[in-house]
Amino acid sequence: MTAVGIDAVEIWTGNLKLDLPGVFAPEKGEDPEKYTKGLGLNASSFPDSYEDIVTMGANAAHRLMERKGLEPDDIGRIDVATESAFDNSKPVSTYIAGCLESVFEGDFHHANKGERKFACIAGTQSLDDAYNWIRAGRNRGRGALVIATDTALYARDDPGEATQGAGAIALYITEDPDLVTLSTEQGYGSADETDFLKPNQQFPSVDGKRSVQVYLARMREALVDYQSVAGELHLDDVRFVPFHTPFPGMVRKAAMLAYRHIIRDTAVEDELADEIGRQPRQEAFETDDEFRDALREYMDGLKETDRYQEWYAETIDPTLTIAREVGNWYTGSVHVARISALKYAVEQGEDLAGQTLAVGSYGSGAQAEIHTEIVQDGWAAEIEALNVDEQLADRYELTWDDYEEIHDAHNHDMDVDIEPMTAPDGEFVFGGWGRMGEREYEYVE
Ligand SMILES: CC(=O)CC(=O)SCCNC(=O)CCNC(=O)[C@H](O)C(C)(C)COP(=O)(O)OP(=O)(O)OC[C@H]1O[C@@H](n2cnc3c(N)ncnc32)[C@H](O)[C@@H]1OP(=O)(O)O
Repeated sequence: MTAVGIDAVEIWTGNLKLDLPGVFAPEKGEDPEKYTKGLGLNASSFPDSYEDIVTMGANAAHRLMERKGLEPDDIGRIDVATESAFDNSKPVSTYIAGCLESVFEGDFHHANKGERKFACIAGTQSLDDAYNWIRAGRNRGRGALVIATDTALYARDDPGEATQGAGAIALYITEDPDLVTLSTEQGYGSADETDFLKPNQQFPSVDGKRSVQVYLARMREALVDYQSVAGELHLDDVRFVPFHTPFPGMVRKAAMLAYRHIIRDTAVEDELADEIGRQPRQEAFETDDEFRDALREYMDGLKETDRYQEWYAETIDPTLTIAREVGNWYTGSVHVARISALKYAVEQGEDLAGQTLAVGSYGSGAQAEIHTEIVQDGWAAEIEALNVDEQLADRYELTWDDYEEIHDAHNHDMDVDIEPMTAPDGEFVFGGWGRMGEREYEYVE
């Protein structure tokens, strides 16, 4: 069976940066450590006034196509995943294809284009669609472009304002890929939940605390479901676990849950028993509350063990380095986590070829998905070609006044026009409105 997976990846951050402990926390009267230690965030990336989901997605795709020497004729499918769409009919992928056609020879008239929506998990679902299209033999030798692009903005003074972000990921999906192949096995945890939604509104309605619990519950179901088709996951068999990362503190909770689940009834649980006891089993307790208290106590102990801390430092922490600097990119977030982990491995001089990643995606509303990926021989060259450090360093640092201004400028209910804070350089920009209310774009050299 032909292996299918991600051949190349590119990343594009919004051009602005909000320092959370330094600028945001003091204005909110909060302890900066809520951000650095609690949520695990140093900064959020923001779009400048000429940036939106189309420009960021097109810029990521443009970089990817140029770097891989791709032409429109090589690409048979363009899917965009976003939860920040501005049109209920015309998909963002058509706008992005239009941008790309203005800088490449040829066109995308032959390409099937679409838009995927299921909160943050839509990026992974688009990856699935591309995988299935190729495995079904419908691709005529062409690859699929998957773009996850979002402006994760919340209403001013909403608790979610702490976890904003903006950026895009472009993925090129092919047979015999250079980066990773995807497992056919997948696990799902999916339920009708009301934790985070945008019923015809720009900024989300969020029950933040509940959304954290729903994330954990669905991720646990997805893990159980994955193991039911792929067999037990063993700690030693998985090198990195990139999770959907709305903020790194969320992943701290998800990782602990996954670790506890995976070590149950294994030699690891036995070896830790002298130090922290065995995991509580529901049947040993008369009430749910007693069981939950015992579980909490076990987790508190587990978190302090050297064994858990070493696993976390090696397997999870490397997936969080970019998220700490950019915040939540919704559909792109789990793909940012994958890049972070692979980038860490390049920096450590580690040879990852043949190693396994277990990828945990999540979307509010709610659904989690887990699959595994095998790192391919060409991975290091692909990751070394990224310029993410340069992009992060080049962002303009917002003052508090700038932040208020740019948030208003992106608020669809406000009519605020501001001067850009950065000068576009070799990128697509929003150029204004067309006669039917469509957005127009141009490429700035
Ligand atoms: C949105 C998606 O992308 C989909 C999802 O994943 S849903 C799951 C995630 N949900 C979201 O991202 C929703 C949007 N965000 C929010 O609603 C909120 O920002 C939030 C719920 C994440 C945080 O809410 P908050 O009330 O502002 O923060 P709060 O809970 O007080 O503090 C956050 C953490 O910092 C810790 N903290 C607070 N002050 C601290 C300090 N001075 N020092 C150290 N830690 C501190 C808190 O203890 C807490 O950690 P724990 O959860 O481990 O206890």
